Amino acid sequence: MKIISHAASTTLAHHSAYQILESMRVRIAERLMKAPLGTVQNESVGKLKNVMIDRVETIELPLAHIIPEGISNLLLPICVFAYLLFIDWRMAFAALITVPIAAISFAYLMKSFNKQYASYMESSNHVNSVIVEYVEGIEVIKTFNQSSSSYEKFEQAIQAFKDYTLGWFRSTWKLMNFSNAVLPSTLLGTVPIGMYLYQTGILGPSELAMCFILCLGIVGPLTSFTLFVNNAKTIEYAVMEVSEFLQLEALENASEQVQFDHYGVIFHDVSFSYSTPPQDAGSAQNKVLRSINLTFPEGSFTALVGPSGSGKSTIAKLIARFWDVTEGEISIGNVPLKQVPLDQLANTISYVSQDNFLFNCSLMDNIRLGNPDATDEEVIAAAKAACCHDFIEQLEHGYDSLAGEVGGKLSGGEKQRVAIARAMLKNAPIIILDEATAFTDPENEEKLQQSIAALTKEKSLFVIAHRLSTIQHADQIIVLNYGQIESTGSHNQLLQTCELYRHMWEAHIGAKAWSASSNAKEVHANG
Ligand SMILES: Nc1ncnc2c1ncn2[C@@H]1O[C@H](COP(=O)(O)OP(=O)(O)OP(=O)(O)O)[C@@H](O)[C@H]1O
Repeated sequence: MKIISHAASTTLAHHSAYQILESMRVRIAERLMKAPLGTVQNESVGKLKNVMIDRVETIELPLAHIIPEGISNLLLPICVFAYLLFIDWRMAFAALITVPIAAISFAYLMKSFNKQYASYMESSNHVNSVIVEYVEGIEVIKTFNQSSSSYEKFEQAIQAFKDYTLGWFRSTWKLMNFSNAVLPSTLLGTVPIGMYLYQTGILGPSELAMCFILCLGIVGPLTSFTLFVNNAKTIEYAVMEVSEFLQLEALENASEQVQFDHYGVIFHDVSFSYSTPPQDAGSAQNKVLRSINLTFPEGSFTALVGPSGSGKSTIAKLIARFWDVTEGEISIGNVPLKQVPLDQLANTISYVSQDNFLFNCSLMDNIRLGNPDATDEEVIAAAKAACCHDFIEQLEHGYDSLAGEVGGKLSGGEKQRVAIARAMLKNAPIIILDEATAFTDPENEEKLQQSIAALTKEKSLFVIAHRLSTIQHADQIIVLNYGQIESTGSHNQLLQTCELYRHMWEAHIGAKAWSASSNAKEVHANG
């Protein structure tokens, strides 16, 4: 009977625990999807992994065991106490004589427990982040021959964690052992009182023996309750860290699909700051963009240029609504972005960034993400247009190659072209290319430019490029400087009117000439 009940309660408890874990992870993932993308990207991978996997996992053990074992550990002493009361109330209270002594020492231990546990969690989180950083940055560590100093940082974090844990243990073990030794020693109370009651004839020998046996079972289970204090803290911390993500502010999401008058984009007096506390966001020095007024007409090719850090990518991300603007308004086809449901916005815009993430599925499926309904032929046509068909064909498994396996073997340019193929397949009316062709070699660049021209025919194209030769035929070039518009015009107009653009162009032409002459020298030397 005991085995059956234990099996049933444990199965039930494990089932509920894993359901709670699953729902916590699903809710975090949902919240991450609803939060502004920029906010999510600002979180470190180490922290996200720590909370979603490790921290949530830590609560499985207490959840799965606290219910069946905790209940039996509580019920058993209550029943034993009641039975002892039934035999003789004095024996019942004598069995609890060690409880106040142990309670005092536990109370003393608990005085600093919260603070110690908080430091323990901080130290544990630090170790986690250092490990993830070490693994993520292994390429840089090796390149700059920093293995020993990075390993030192890694080792120091682990050592500090070990020292902290041992220090905490050392400071508590005497009192902890004392309490654990005293609490179950119920015979301290029951032997003298039991002997007295026996001698005075109040208890018979069988009752006395029964009391001695029962009192051994009253405090033992209670001691395991001390473990639950620790477990309860684990749950509290996991819930606290999970809530931080569950409370991420979600982007306002309109429910009604909207009708765009056209696919032109308008920035009306837009200012933006990355500062999260709203009181900091308004201050001028925190603003990355200041009073931007722009019009990207439908079906035209607009390029954004400017020095590094001038805010080009920020403008692109605001159109894709990675964040909401701090002041002003952005609209597409006369509809303010906030009124466009997020799924409709995602279908309206193709955003190809500098970081081209490939999922660990086949290259065919990676490209098909642009349009899940596309046939294999359509995927291959997009790959051809994006100049990635040839290198994919050369891979051992061609389009079936898993991106996770070949990802490390693909060059930056190849990954970028896969991302462009995805965007081609998506066929959205607004296309944003953020340095999307930056890694392309000269041989492929021309082909890719032609493909992009085909992709973007009659679409609103918005390109951020450092290589000005790729955007000199844009309908409109916007020069950005320190978060403000310096000038707007065609390539030729800007060469006449904008000093910053002229300098950038001269620097670009100079760099191109230098690159061409060094290539020529190389050819000459090889020849
Ligand atoms: N996620 C972020 N959180 C906080 N500040 C950011 C973030 N992204 C960019 N910034 C800051 O905003 C400013 C503009 O950055 P942005 O990436 O828009 O410039 P950019 O012109 O695209 O630069 P680059 O040409 O080097 O890519 C920079 O000062 C940058 O440090």
